[in-house]
Amino acid sequence: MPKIQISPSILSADLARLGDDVKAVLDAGADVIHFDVMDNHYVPNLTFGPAILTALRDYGITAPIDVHLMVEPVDDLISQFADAGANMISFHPEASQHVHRSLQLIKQRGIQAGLVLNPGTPLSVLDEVLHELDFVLIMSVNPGFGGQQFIPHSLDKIKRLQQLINEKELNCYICVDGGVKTDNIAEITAAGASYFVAGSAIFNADDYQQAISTMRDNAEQALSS
Ligand SMILES: O=C(CO)[C@H](O)[C@H](O)COP(=O)(O)O
Repeated sequence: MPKIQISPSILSADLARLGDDVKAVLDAGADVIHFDVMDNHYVPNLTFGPAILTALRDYGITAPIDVHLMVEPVDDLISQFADAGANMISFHPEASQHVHRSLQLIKQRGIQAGLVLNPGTPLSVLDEVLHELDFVLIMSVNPGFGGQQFIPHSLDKIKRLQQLINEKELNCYICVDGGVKTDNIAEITAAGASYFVAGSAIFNADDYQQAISTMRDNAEQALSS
């Protein structure tokens, strides 16, 4: 049975007290911190650079950090985020001229490598590189903003990806990002995902611990049924 992982997206954190809010979600049971990097070029929003990741490490955050690059180009920032202490790095295939080379840059640093598929990006972009990936991140909203609605067609895409991974007997796990909530995580798990990025559902909750444990319980129930 795959391990369920809950990864709060700092896009929805209280940015004026980011270090404390990250500590709070980790204390509440989060497995990984999802770090959204936006460049106002690949996506129409601007967020965090490697200096912020370094600041979190210096503040005592030792938990795994999952860097989602919504930038173009990617290679230079892969090296900078590797230096800053990322544990997972993913990027969008449209944003790299040489996808295989960019993946090698991540893997050479001993970091888990993933590709991110937008709602409009077909699974066929994975054909020649799926065997190189530790994970695939399925965007279930268009990237750029937190608080959007889950796109239902994503469920079918996750199922088809899981089938592909099974057919090829790969260890690659499926992550989902966008509109993940306590009331839809079970069906997303049943489709094949085991890693859940959630921003507003966690950081906007009154009780982080309750939000995370409800998500985990609902996902684990779906796995065992
Ligand atoms: O990558 C993202 C947007 O590009 C965010 O991680 C994502 O949308 C999470 O926010 P929410 O859970 O509120 O939908």
